[in-house]
Amino acid sequence: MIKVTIANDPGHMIINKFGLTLQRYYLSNLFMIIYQHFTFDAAHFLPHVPEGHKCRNLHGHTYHLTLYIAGEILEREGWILDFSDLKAIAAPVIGMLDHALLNSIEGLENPTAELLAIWIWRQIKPLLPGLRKIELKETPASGVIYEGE
Ligand SMILES: Nc1nc2c(c(=O)[nH]1)N=C([C@H](O)[C@H](O)COP(=O)(O)OP(=O)(O)OP(=O)(O)O)CN2
Ligand SMILES: [Zn+2]
Repeated sequence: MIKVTIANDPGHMIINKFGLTLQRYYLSNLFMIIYQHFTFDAAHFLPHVPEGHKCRNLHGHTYHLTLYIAGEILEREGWILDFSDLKAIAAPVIGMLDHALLNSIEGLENPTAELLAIWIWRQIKPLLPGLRKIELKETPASGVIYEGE
């Protein structure tokens, strides 16, 4: 049986695009994960790799980022979170990274995929409490999965 419950714990709060915290009804038996994929192009170099390592040189990647949001399906809307709201929440963060030199961003002086994933998590998690996992691909064949601290 599907039970309707009023969410009253912080994990089920939604911060909408206007920064308002909403308390919502949800279908308590229907837990799911939604995801949204983004790409951004950025330049970087890795200052701590050994002399002669190719990644010491300035170069660029088209990064592929996927955000996974866990939650229960809202009774009225029939979704966990509007994909449009998800995109709007992530857009300023993607905007900071797109066509940037990552090394020049505070906290990204050594922009490995691992440290970039942590940085992205710390930017987005406060805005999206349901954030469960991120995947960040630096090349078609390599990347990281981060599930938070
Ligand atoms: N664990 C990590 N290893 C490497 C990272 C990283 O962030 N975390 N980063 C790099 C470099 O950024 C490099 O640009 C990517 O390296 P690589 O996979 O070797 O890229 P290529 O596409 O050039 O690979 P080829 O197989 O040589 O074409 C390195 N390592
Ligand atoms: Zn690189």
